[in-house]
Amino acid sequence: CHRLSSSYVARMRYLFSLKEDEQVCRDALSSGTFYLFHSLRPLLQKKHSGYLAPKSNLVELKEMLDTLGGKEQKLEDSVLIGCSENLMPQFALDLGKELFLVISRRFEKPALESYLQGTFIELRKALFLLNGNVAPLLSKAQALLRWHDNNQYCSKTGQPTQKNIAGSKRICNANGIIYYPQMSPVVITLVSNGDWCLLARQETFPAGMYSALAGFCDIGETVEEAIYREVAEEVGLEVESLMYAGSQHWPFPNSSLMIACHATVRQGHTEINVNKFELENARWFSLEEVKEAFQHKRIPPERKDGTVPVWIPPKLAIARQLIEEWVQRQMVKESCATTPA
Ligand SMILES: NC(=O)C1=CN([C@@H]2O[C@H](COP(=O)(O)OP(=O)(O)OC[C@H]3O[C@@H](n4cnc5c(N)ncnc54)[C@H](OP(=O)(O)O)[C@@H]3O)[C@@H](O)[C@H]2O)C=CC1
Ligand SMILES: [Mg+2]
Repeated sequence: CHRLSSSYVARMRYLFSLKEDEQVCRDALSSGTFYLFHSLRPLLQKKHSGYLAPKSNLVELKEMLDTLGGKEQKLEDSVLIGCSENLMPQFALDLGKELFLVISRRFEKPALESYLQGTFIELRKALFLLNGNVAPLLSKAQALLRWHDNNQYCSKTGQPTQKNIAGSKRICNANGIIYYPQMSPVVITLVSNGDWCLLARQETFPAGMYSALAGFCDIGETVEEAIYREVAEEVGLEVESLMYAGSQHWPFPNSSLMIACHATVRQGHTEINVNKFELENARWFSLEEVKEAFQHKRIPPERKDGTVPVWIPPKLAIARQLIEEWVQRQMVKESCATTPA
């Protein structure tokens, strides 16, 4: 076959074959690497340079199953999550599923952690401890493992579903319906009006945290329609223009696809009317206030009057990207305004 134009294309073609050809994927299990989870918590190891997510191979997993009394065919509970630059297939395996626990109490978290010399940590915490590109891979792995765990039965026939080797789908044994892992599309919008941007908070947010407006798309809705609706619903404003800014897989509480946009509203109609069923508060923030909010990392200490200073979600969240882009734009505007002609 002709040389594929790039190694990226070769990687994507190999990933495709892993998902579509059961034998190719079965063979890949013996050459691939495995990220381990326990009840959806990824395994992390603390090294002098910080935390890392260790990778196991099939031989090590088989040794572990022998030692702890698990059964080898459970390795087929693994799901394909990617393929490294050097074409190494990457899998994820949850050892905390009740199937393992029934086989051997030695698959309980503490026993496994001492055997594997690591700790199974809540994903939200783990993402703060890790850097680089392993965080999105672990988010994707957890989302896929959760999806399989929640879709053991066909929602039409009630019969058990079977995953394919790669875990890219589940099939109903009774009537052949194919289920594919789902993400819920969520629009996240930073509304700005000249020198002001609109930030909001829900009661459930940590004290002091403000973010951009977000909302799940309703079925059949376009991204644009969801943004118009969510902004009208949450703060009573009418969006006039939109600009796509990026997207992000967000695994909390389930798998969401965040679609981020900047928006402006109809001039002269900027009076916010907060929908108290959805939000605790929403208001316009000046550049100075946003820059001040950026100074705080996590929840800042309470002031004497009991209020908590405003802070913005960390870099992990695409809301931060939107707000930083707005700040950048404002600062360029300011520097142009002060630069003599
Ligand atoms: N990464 C980031 O930067 C940010 C991510 N987010 C995420 O975006 C998501 C949406 O934000 P949020 O403001 O809560 O959303 P919404 O404004 O849509 O309000 C949440 C409501 O949406 C409904 N809902 C819940 N799950 C779904 C679903 N899967 N499909 C359709 N509707 C659903 C529920 O309504 P009902 O009660 O009627 O069922 C829920 O009360 C959240 O999961 C949040 O974690 C939010 C802000 C920043
Ligand atoms: Mg919302």
